[in-house]
Amino acid sequence: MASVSSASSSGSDDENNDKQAASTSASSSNPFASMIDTDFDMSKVPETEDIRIEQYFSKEELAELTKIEMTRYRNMKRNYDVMRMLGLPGKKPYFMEKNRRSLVQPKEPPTPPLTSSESEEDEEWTPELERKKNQRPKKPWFLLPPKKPRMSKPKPQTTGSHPKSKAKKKAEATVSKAPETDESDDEGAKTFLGFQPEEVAEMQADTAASIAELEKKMEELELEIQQWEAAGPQDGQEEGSESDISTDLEEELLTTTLQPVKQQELKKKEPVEDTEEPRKSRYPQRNIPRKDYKEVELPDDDHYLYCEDCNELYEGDCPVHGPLIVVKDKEVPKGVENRAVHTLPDYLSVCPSKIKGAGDGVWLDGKAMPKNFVFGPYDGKITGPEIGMTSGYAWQISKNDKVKYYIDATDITKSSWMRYVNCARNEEEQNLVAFQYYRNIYYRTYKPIPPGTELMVWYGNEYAKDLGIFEEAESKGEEPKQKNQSKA
Ligand SMILES: C[S@@+](CC[C@H](N)C(=O)[O-])C[C@H]1O[C@@H](n2cnc3c(N)ncnc32)[C@H](O)[C@@H]1O
Repeated sequence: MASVSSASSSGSDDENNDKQAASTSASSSNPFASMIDTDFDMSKVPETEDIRIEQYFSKEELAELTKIEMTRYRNMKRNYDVMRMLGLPGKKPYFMEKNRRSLVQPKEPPTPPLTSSESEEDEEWTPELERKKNQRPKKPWFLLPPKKPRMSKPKPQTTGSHPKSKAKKKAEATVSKAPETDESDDEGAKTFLGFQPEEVAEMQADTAASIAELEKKMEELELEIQQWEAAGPQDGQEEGSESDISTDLEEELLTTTLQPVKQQELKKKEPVEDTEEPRKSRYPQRNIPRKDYKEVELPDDDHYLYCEDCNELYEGDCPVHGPLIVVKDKEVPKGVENRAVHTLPDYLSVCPSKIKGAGDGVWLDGKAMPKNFVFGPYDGKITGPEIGMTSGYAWQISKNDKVKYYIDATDITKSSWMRYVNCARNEEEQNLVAFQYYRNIYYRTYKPIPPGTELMVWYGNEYAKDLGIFEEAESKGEEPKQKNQSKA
């Protein structure tokens, strides 16, 4: 699938030539062979059951750990050790941190249940009530509910923002939720349509390195965010205020959106007529507090990977179902004409979508693709809400439940192929799930995808409503169903 760069290779020219030769011959049978570090000796890595983790836990914590949890922690430590043996920067699992908080809830006398007259709705706030609330058991840190990222889309509105109701959030969560483990799905995962189990095993051997690369990307992104934040209020807005003007930058980016894509294979885009009145800000900027990058980074909720087979989030790879396989983009310098299309991994192409009027889309040709393959990160420019909420190509990046900024892929010289992935009209059509990991957006195959299929992700309910996909279903309180089928 991915033609992968050898950015991580090191050593003499001869060694590199040998590696290249080995990887070239291997790649005839396995397109991911070039991702594999042939020098890494897995026999040096102790088996999971031989990994000692007891030293990281207190007696009380050890007493509470189940066998499965112990195995999970051993696997996390093993993954981390592998990263270090590879000389790659890896994030230390939280349980290994010296000053982490205890995983055991302090044993308090049981709080008497609230009587109906004490219910939260009726009772006025008192320090005593607050204390009682705080005593209620919290979720363990390793079992956070998955969050769904959301793509931003202009919405006609006059005032204020659109806080989402709980019902809407719930509906959104169900749209791209993986089906419960059923036999057919499991079968798909085992046979890995189009790939031999050995091929997949080889791909997985490289995952530690791939995840480390993602983390490197994350560091680069953090740097970009710092620069962006240091530049002060963006998009012609005062922080926390509503802006009345759109900046030159916004104009420039919006104009870029309207230009035809310059690539022979692509269907020429119809220039879109901008009928809107002077682009006044319809979106008040959130009052985003400046972040001091020296302050201690608290455990964040996008440092987890979701395993849909376990329906759990893990800090690192799922110890039971194994790592996600990262399909890397082709490396293309930013600024190159039509970069977005040039970054396409092998076996993917940008062609007119099967959805009438949707423009281009991304298609999988040649080979089927198993589930749990990861694409990304979604490449683009970091922007504020003014651009992020109008471009139609921006994903929101949240931190601690607040939108921090947007990654906007309007500019085809600075973004990647992922900008061309269209929004699924129903769950059957959806084959990718978007997720936020270390402040980046990735797409994961959530079921095996046969060749000749258009890749489709769920953009989020608000955007889907704008596309006319979600309204009918939402009004019935259901997941979106196929509304109007159109074939290419
Ligand atoms: C991130 S872009 C996707 C790539 C886009 N098709 C292109 O050619 O550049 C999002 C835009 O694609 C179109 N789009 C995506 N999914 C769609 C859908 N299910 N139905 C109609 N239009 C869709 C909408 O115009 C949307 O604003």
